[in-house]
Amino acid sequence: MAAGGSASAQAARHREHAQFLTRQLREAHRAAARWSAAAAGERQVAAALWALTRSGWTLLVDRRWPGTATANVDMILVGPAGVYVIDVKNWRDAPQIVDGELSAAGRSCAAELVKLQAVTRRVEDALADMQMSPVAVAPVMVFVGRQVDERLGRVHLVGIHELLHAVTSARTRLRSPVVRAVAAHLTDVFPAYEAPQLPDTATTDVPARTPDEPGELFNVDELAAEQLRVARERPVESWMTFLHPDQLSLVRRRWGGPARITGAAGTGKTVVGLHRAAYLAQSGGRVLYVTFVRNLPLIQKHLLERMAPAGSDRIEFTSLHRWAVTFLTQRGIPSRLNVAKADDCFARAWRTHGRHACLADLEPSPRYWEDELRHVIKGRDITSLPKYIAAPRPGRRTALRKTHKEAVWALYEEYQRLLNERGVQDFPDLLLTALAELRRHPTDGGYTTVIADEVQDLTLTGVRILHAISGDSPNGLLLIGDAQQAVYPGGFRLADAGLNIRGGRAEVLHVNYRNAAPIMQAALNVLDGEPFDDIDGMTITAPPAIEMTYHDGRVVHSPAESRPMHDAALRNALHDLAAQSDDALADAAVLCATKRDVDHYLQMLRAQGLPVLNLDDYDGRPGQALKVGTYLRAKGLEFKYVYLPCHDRGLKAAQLGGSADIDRLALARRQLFVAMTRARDLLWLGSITGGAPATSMNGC
Ligand SMILES: Nc1ncnc2c1ncn2[C@@H]1O[C@H](COP(=O)(O)OP(=O)(O)OP(=O)(O)O)[C@@H](O)[C@H]1O
Repeated sequence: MAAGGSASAQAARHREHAQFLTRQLREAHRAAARWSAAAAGERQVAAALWALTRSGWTLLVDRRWPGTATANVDMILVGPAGVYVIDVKNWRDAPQIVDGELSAAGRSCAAELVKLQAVTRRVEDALADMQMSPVAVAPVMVFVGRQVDERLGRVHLVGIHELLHAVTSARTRLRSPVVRAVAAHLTDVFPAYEAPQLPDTATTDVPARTPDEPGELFNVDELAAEQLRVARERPVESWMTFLHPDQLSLVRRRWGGPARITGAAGTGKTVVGLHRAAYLAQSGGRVLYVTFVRNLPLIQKHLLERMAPAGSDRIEFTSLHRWAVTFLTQRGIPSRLNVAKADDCFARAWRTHGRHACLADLEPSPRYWEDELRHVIKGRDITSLPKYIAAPRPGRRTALRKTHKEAVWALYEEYQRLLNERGVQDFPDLLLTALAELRRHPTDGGYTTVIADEVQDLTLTGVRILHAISGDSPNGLLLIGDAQQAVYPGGFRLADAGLNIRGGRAEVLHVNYRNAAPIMQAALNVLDGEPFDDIDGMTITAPPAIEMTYHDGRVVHSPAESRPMHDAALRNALHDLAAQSDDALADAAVLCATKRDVDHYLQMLRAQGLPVLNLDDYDGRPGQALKVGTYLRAKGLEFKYVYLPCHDRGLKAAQLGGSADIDRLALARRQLFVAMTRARDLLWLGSITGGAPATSMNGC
């Protein structure tokens, strides 16, 4: 090396090092500016939220995220509306949402969202110790100095003003003792990172108890008892927040394939279904929530919107038939559904191919055979006589010999011929067309999860459709139902739909939260130990294992000698109820076995000046009217007070003296069971003891 060479090399190294240090210093300055901006931002948000602590809210500031060395949670706000996990952003550049991605000045900020979602899950885990549902936890990113009000998946992106508006306008979920217990628990789980630095202006708003002061220790049993008490008084949002540990584990469970939840009436199956739908939607999924009943989807939609507004737009509530019509329309296949013409086709087919065949000797009621065609043959997509002869008929016990099945098949073929001749379809055809189309061009419809409630009333074709949409993907399909509450004829077995749901993917709920014990007992008496076919292929003969949560309630029997006396007793009972409180009628329902009775009582009660609403028109929104509807329309619903005029009418009408009495009676019993188990506190059972025949409007 030349003389002086080493000195100049050293100088170069020093220069390089100096540049490196300068760069680092600049970086450190920038970071310091960022941190102090962030701290200033947090102080601003804390100051704004501090005011809430005067009205029952608790604010935890700068908490340590357990299990991490340095990570923190900016704020956790606990109050009547639930729990908010808050991440404060004091960015120089405005946040932008482009193609569903958060960015600022062209730089992706997706990692920030991921971190907030992760810490929210940690808060949910902590609250699961208290049996609190994740639907009560909301992640919020607050942008200081910005006006924002957007949602990215589950995360609410807001400015300070919008945050205040959101938390103060949300519905009440938690009463103050519960707020205190939740805040105390979170204080323990997320310890203070460093003492909160609040601006001077905020300190004047500090409540008598500081936000970090531990509240009274919670006791899960006491909390559960408090929630149960609140649940009985309503409103619905309260019981929508705390769940039984068995329910909560089902809400958050990751299933590797199709799963099912069963349980007797009132054991919280739908509650689990709705919470799970909300949880999966909030986690970024898209959920199809299906039932068989027409009015239930709207009611459940409104319930869910109140319970978990965030993510509710990612859940589609529909009846299976409505879904099928929409799906076929999208595929350019117009619906040819025409119920009246289809009924007429059956009546004509019966006249020529049923009435004089061996079928009428076995069972004279054409209705029974109509159900056989629609629910058994078409409902199970049986396509040939040999297949029909070989097929089991779950849900039906009337034994059919080969000659009967041949006669049924001839009736079926004639019925189909007439439908084709007229160019119309019945309900089962609609589902069969949708299934065929799904098989031709499969689609998941964009759904990550399909949840079917009241699944016992679907046909095999219906379940095949749902399975075709969801496939066997993890968390893809959840079937919820109770075969003992099947109110339509026929049935299916999961295995026939290619579903093998066992072990940890088949769960049973046991705790009944709805019915007073005497009401449940009266309902079980009606079933009289009647065996029923479960969708897993088993025939259940033992009564369901139900754990009742104690609460008062009663069954009132009201026998009368004549229809006028019976109806007068009902009117008196309802007037007494109306006199109890202004809104008692709003929590009551008159349920009938037939539409004709519904019309009769609607008319009668209107004439009495009572506010009434046909259950057909009920959408779940609170109102003052007394509901009147059929047993079938009341499926999945509940009321504090339930009145069943002529309650044994359906049972009597089922006994026609035909061979199919066994099936008819079983169905009538299950329908009555469903109607009775809609009652929480009072079940009024009207009956007529003497006089006119069962089918006359003069008698029950
Ligand atoms: N964890 C809970 N705590 C308190 N109440 C609850 C809980 N879960 C459910 N309930 C109550 O039980 C009632 C019945 O719940 P849900 O309608 O989900 O039952 P279900 O099993 O679907 O009933 P059914 O099969 O009879 O329609 C709810 O309205 C609610 O009042």
